[in-house]
Amino acid sequence: MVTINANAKINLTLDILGKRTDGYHEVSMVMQSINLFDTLTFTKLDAEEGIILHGDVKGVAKPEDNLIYKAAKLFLDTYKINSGVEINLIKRIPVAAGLAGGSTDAAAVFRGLNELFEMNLGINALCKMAEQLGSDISFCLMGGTMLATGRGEILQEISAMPKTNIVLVKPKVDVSTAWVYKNYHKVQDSVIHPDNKAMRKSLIKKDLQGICKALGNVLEYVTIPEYPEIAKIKQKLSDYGAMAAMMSGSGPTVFAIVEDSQKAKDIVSKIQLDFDADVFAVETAEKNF
Ligand SMILES: C[C@](O)(CO)[C@H](O)COP(=O)(O)OP(=O)(O)OC[C@H]1O[C@@H](n2ccc(N)nc2=O)[C@H](O)[C@@H]1O
Ligand SMILES: Nc1ncnc2c1ncn2[C@@H]1O[C@H](COP(=O)(O)OP(=O)(O)OP(=O)(O)O)[C@@H](O)[C@H]1O
Repeated sequence: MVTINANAKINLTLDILGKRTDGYHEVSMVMQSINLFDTLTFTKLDAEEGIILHGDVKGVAKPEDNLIYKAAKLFLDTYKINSGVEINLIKRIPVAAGLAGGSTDAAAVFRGLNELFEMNLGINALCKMAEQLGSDISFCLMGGTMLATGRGEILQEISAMPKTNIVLVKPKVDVSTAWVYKNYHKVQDSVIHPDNKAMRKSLIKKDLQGICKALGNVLEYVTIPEYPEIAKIKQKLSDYGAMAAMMSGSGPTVFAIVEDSQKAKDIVSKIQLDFDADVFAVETAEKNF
C-alpha cells in the first residue's frame, strides 16, 4: 500500500498575457503549495477488478468523472499495466475553490502509482501525463514555489517562499474556472497586472513585506463583481491584522499572509463568526521533488 498527501496551492500572482489559439489563456503566475492536503492511499488489485475509488467529491456523481479515476486510467493505459487499483480518498481541500483540489488529487495518483508499480518514472514523464488532464496538475506534482507559464504547465523553479502562516477563507459558493476565464475579456482592459519581477526579487530576498506588496491576481476582476463577499472577506482579513489578503486562482477562496501562528489562530476564530465559510490556518509547503 502507498499513501500520498496531496497539497493544495495558492497563486501569489496570476497574470494573463493573452488568449491562445487553442482557446486557453497564456498565463504567468507564481504558485505556492500549502499544507492543506487530501490523503490518497493506493492498493494493487487484480486486473479484472479495474479502478475502484472510495471517497466522495462534492458535485462529482460518477466515479469515472473524478480526476482521480481519469489520472489512474491514463497511467495504467500509458504504461500498459495489467492490474487494477483501489484508491481511498480523504478529502479535506474544498472543491471548486481556486485551491487546485482536483488537480492535486490527480498529481497524487501519478506519484502514488509510480511508487506502487515501482516504475521509477522521472518528473518529466509524470508531467507529460499531467498536461493531458489539466493545466495545474504539473505544478501540483512539483509543489514548492514555481513560476508557471504557457497554460500553466511550463514550470520554472524560483526562490522558495520563506515558511509563512496563511489563513484561508472559502465562502460557501463554488466557482467554475472555465466561467471565470471565459469572462476575462470583458475586464481585460481595466485590470492592474501583477509585477512578477518584483515578486521574484522579494522571494530571493525572503522579504515578506515585499511579497505582500507584489501579490496580484487579474481574475479577481471577474470573480469579485459576481461574488462581492470575496471583497468583504479581504477587507475583514486586513482589519484583523493580516499583512495582505488576495483571492487564489479563479476563486472564491481568499488567502491571507499572517506574521505568526498566534495571529493566524486569532484571525481564524474571529472571521469564522463573520462569514458562512470554511476557514483554515495553514503554512506554505516545500516542493515534492
Ligand atoms: C486558475 C488556475 O487554477 C490558476 O492556477 C488555473 O489556471 C486553472 O487550472 P486548471 O483548473 O487545471 O484548468 P484546466 O482544467 O486546464 O482548464 C479549465 C478551464 O479553464 C480555462 N483555462 C484554464 C487554464 C488556462 N491557462 N486558460 C484557460 O482558459 C479553460 O477554459 C478550461 O476549459
Ligand atoms: N478529485 C476531485 N477533487 C475536486 N474536484 C474534482 C475532482 N475530480 C473532479 N473534480 C471536478 O473538478 C472541478 C474543479 O475542482 P477543483 O477543486 O480542482 O477546483 P479549483 O480548486 O477551482 O481548481 P483550480 O484552482 O485548479 O482551478 C470540480 O467542480 C469537480 O467537478
